Amino acid sequence: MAKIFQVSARAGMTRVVEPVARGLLRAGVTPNTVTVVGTVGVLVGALGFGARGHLVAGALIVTVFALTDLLDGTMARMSGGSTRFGAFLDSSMDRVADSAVFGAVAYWLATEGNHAGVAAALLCLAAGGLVSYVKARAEGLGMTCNVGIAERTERLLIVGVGGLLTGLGVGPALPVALWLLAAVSVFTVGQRMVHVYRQARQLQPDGQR
Ligand SMILES: CCCCCCCC/C=C\CCCCCCCC(=O)OC[C@H](COP(=O)(O)O[C@@H]1[C@H](O)[C@H](OP(=O)(O)O)[C@@H](O)[C@H](O)[C@H]1O)OC(=O)CCCCCCC/C=C\CCCCCCCC
Ligand SMILES: Nc1ccn([C@@H]2O[C@H](COP(=O)(O)O)[C@@H](O)[C@H]2O)c(=O)n1
Ligand SMILES: [Mg+2]
Ligand SMILES: [Mg+2]
Repeated sequence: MAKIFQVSARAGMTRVVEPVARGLLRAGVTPNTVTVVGTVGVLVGALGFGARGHLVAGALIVTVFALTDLLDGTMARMSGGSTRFGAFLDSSMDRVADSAVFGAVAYWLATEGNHAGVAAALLCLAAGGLVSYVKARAEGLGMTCNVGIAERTERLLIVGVGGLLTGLGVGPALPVALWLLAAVSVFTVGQRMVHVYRQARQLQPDGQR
């Protein structure tokens, strides 16, 4: 389900992303520059605006710069191929950006005295990091791990909608979104562990389980 959403959302964005990617390449901008600038933009939106309670501005700025994550890979492919360092940089910067988003939300909820909300945000931070780590470790061991109901896009969308609604006056939306996200993130960690366990069993010779 999550995959179907991602694939169709991505296909819908292609018409916008490809001309922008072509223009940036023509202007001499590299994919790695887009990766870094996109991350800096998310940091500004999350830490500069979200953490200070400007939730609508924060969510909108984070959304714009998070979407540049679709641009860098497209540019890399258009300019004759992705690079190993580019793939490493892209994934690493995703973790920086995600940490800033959930750190900012936790900080703001702390200033509001919403301790339960802080706990939910920290759970999202830890579980979201684990979701990505499990995949990276599996891939490092030669397996695949492209499964799970709450991959990065879904996680950002859930916190984004929650942040936007709370910023627009629906007070409990963000804490509710965070508890929901914490639950689906923990579930996703489980899905990925099971997926890797099954692959590892198939790859391992009998008697070495
Ligand atoms: C303002 C909020 C209201 C909501 C409005 C939503 C508007 C958004 C408009 C449209 C949504 C379009 C969705 C785009 C769909 C993109 C689909 C896609 O293919 O995504 C994947 C892509 C690239 O991923 P990568 O392969 O480069 O990254 C991998 C990923 O990081 C893996 O992580 P894992 O899933 O395992 O955890 C890694 O494992 C892997 O290594 C790595 O390669 O894209 C993205 O990730 C782009 C996501 C863009 C989604 C933007 C939505 C942002 C919405 C709200 C954010 C607001 C945050 C709010 C902050 C609040 C502050 C107070
Ligand atoms: N600076 C970059 C960024 C990405 N890549 C390659 O693109 C893949 C990710 O594509 P997205 O469209 O999802 O961003 C990534 O795995 C790399 O192969 C790159 O080469 N340089
Ligand atoms: Mg990218
Ligand atoms: Mg990225």
